[in-house]
Amino acid sequence: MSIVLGPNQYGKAENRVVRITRDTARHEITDLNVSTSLRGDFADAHTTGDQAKVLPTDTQKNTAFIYAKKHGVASPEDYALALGHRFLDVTPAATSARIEVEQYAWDRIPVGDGGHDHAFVRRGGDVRTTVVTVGTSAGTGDIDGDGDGDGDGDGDGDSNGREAHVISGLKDLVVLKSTGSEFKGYLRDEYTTLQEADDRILATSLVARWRYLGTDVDWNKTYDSVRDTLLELFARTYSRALQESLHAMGTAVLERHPDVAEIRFSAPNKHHFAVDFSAFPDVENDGEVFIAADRPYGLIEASVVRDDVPEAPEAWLATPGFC
Ligand SMILES: O=c1[nH]c(=O)c2[nH]c(=O)[nH]c2[nH]1
Repeated sequence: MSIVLGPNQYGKAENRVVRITRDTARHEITDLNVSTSLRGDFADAHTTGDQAKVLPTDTQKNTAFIYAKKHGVASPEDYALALGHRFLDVTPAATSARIEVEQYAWDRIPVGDGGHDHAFVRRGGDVRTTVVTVGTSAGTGDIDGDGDGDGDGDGDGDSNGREAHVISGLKDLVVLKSTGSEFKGYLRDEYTTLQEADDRILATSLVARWRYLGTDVDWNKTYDSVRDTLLELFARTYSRALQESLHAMGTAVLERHPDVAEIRFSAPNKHHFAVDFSAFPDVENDGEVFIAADRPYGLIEASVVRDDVPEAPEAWLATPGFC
């Protein structure tokens, strides 16, 4: 028996990168939370203390900020891919780089024509996310099954022979339907007390992540389209369970987006219980007054996948929160 170093990675977490584009008097703001990690042959750093192969996390932080300036942030995906390639270029021991980006949206303060030029108000609500993993095909697999290990699906191989996985998504998308949802016909045992619901509130704070088949994607357009699809199907689907809503949402995303291989959901069922007014004979509750429960909550997690596309477990490494 011997004791050995197991899987490891290292990097700088949660660099808060704010990029202002100020080429004209009408500024743009891009507000990011960027986490970088390198994986590869870094055993010496742990076992002998030799740091010769280690690109410091401080350098990774500097690179995140320098790339915001030099490369720019056309989309979080494009920026993360550029960072991933950069880290592999300068770190020979690294076999893969994982770049996670969250993007917070800002709106122009609505004064004047089309909003203020350089004053913004942070938009509440959902956060756009991406997790990019760039590596050698040995480290990250052949994601599109075309045998060239570059992940763009054209089978011609990237000049640097690297594979790139892009998982985009959103979190904190809080949605609610005040009708059009039931939950009935479930398994019962001697501990079941839940009453069947013909007409209930359905609400969740959705986390969704979808994996692209390649990198030749219009990231911003596809993000908007997937988000719109999720909202549309949540609204339009008559729900017999949150599970059924998620399945309908995921199916529509894959039907409308051939470049999406799979989508995963984590959805807390934010229970809204009708308040019991039976102590007040003159007060009726006809599905009008609810208590929004905090905890516990049902946690429904599901994925919808194409069955003819190879799985990519390496794309999901270190991205917890899904079954
Ligand atoms: O949409 C639901 N799915 C469940 O699995 C479940 N279980 C439960 O108690 N309520 C609900 N609601």
